[in-house]
Amino acid sequence: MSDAKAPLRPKRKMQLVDFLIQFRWILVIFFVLPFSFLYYFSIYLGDVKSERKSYEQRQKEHDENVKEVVKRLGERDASKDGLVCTGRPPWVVVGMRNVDYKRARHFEVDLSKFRNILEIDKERMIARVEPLVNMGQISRVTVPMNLSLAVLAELDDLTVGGLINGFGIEGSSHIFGLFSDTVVSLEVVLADGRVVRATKDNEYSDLFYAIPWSQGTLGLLVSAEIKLIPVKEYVRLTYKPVTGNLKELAQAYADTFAPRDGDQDNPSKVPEMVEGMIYSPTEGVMMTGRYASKQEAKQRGNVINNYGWWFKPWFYQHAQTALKRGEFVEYIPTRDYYHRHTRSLYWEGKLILPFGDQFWFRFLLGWLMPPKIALLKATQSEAIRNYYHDHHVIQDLLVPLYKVGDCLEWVHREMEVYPIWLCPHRIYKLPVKPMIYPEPGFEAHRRQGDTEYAQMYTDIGVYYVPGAVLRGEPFDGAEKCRQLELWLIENHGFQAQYAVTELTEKNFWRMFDNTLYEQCRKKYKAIGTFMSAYYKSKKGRKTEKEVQEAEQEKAEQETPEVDE
Ligand SMILES: NC(=O)C1=CN([C@@H]2O[C@H](COP(=O)(O)OP(=O)(O)OC[C@H]3O[C@@H](n4cnc5c(N)ncnc54)[C@H](OP(=O)(O)O)[C@@H]3O)[C@@H](O)[C@H]2O)C=CC1
Ligand SMILES: C=C(/C=C/[C@@H](C)[C@H]1CC[C@H]2C3=CC=C4C[C@@H](O)CC[C@]4(C)[C@H]3CC[C@]12C)C(C)C
Repeated sequence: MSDAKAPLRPKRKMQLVDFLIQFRWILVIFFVLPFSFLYYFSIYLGDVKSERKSYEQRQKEHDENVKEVVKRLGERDASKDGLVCTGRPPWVVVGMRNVDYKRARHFEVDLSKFRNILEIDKERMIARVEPLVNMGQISRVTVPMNLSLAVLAELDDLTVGGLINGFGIEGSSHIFGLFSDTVVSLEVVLADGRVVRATKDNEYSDLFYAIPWSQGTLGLLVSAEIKLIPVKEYVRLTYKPVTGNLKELAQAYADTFAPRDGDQDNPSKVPEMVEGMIYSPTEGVMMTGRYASKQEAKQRGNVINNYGWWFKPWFYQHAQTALKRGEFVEYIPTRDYYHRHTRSLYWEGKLILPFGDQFWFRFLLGWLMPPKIALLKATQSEAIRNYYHDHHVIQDLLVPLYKVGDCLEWVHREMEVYPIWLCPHRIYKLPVKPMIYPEPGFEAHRRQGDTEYAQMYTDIGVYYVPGAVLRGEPFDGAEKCRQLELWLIENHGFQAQYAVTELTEKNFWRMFDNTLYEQCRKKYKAIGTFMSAYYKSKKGRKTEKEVQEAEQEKAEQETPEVDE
């Protein structure tokens, strides 16, 4: 249809919030960035202080702190205090939810002292860490030892506790699964004050499988043992441009890491890291990586990109150059590779600081980047917060690999958001059915990427301003989010819970399976002590009355059956 014949699209009236977004950079440059720097620096000093203590000392402090958690839980008077959650303030957490349950009546348990790496066991290849250890902190310690968490989520601020009780993913998840799949044991304080260690094959194995995605509603995690893998100093990264329609881009993406002959466990056919970026409905760049030694990286003719330098171009833009240059290869220091999206907050940094990607800014102030998410949230005002719900999209959609093309088409039609992030991950077939699980009978189809024991999924990361909003047209973020969630339910997909949800309780439990979760809620006496996972996800301010009603309703519906 020619432009002349195209129906006139209604325009949205400019509102005050549009100006707040447009000029947010002023607050960010003069306030958020300097304070972020100080904030990061103080955290760094804390990490250094922690690292100077011996493992024995850290363990001793850990044991004392666990006792305090137990004591604090014991102080709760169920008849008058609210339900329990961690003491992390709503603005500090990385996610996009309003976390309104922490603005209503609740009973806080302070876990802020749990920020130590308790042990790096090179023999067992395990890191034992406390829940507030973050990704930046752990990679700083392990990478110089040529070790890494098997799945190292890339934003520095993400915490072990949040990634286990929520979800975590990285470019190695097509091999190792989600962050929680790499966990070996969990030390949990239960509602009745018992401290238990749950593993996949001990008496608490049900709890072990129920905790991922439960959002801290089964118990308080006080430490975790997580699998380590050997790594090398560099990552040899190949950037491959692809063109075609969205289905063709999805197929090209699958072909980068899922051999068509089904040989998914063959390391010579499957790269160690994978990610895809879709820049438009017809263009994408697929990146595959392998660990490489310093010796290999420094060989003549190889290009080394020390990506950690503050003045380097933002990663998603650097990758995009492959569309013009053609396929290229470079060696990136391993830690720089892990945190490649941190400085630009994927591409969300572009909206917050429109000139943050410019050469002059990167050189002058790039070292102050990124603005700390906590400070962005603390200064964003209700209007900006609502803008991100109504006129913006920040969602991660976990969909079966063979449905990526369909999902991309849906997102294009309904949201038109670019770039889009693609990251494959396994969902394992387990002895029990946790909150997320593969499609029943997936093994029979032998689809690309699947094995007998796991179905290949993909995290489709949709972050940025939708096309309609960029053109000044109306966009109903809440309605689109609702439609997207229904699409996911119909297609056996899952939505990352750090994002805003419009799901009703019934639909929430259509998306996630609650059988094991509810069994554990009863068995471990979480009902009446911890909130429900849906209640934590539910959007909207929770008034005192609502909280009381929800508690009452739960207490009546789910009188704990003691299941010893
Ligand atoms: N690459 C990736 O994988 C990325 C992941 N994310 C998302 O960000 C979230 C992590 O953000 P982060 O700020 O670290 O975590 P949060 O503090 O937001 O925690 C997430 C949930 O886990 C619960 N939780 C956290 N620690 C504990 C604990 N020790 N015991 C019991 N429950 C706990 C919280 O409970 P409570 O509500 O009581 O505080 C909360 O419901 C993840 O859920 C993840 O999905 C975001 C970006 C990238
Ligand atoms: C889940 C993944 C990556 C997600 C990121 C793109 C988003 C995670 C948290 C997001 C943000 C949190 C809070 C913000 C404050 C607002 O005032 C501005 C936006 C933002 C900075 C927002 C930006 C996107 C996130 C960083 C993956 C990779 C699985």
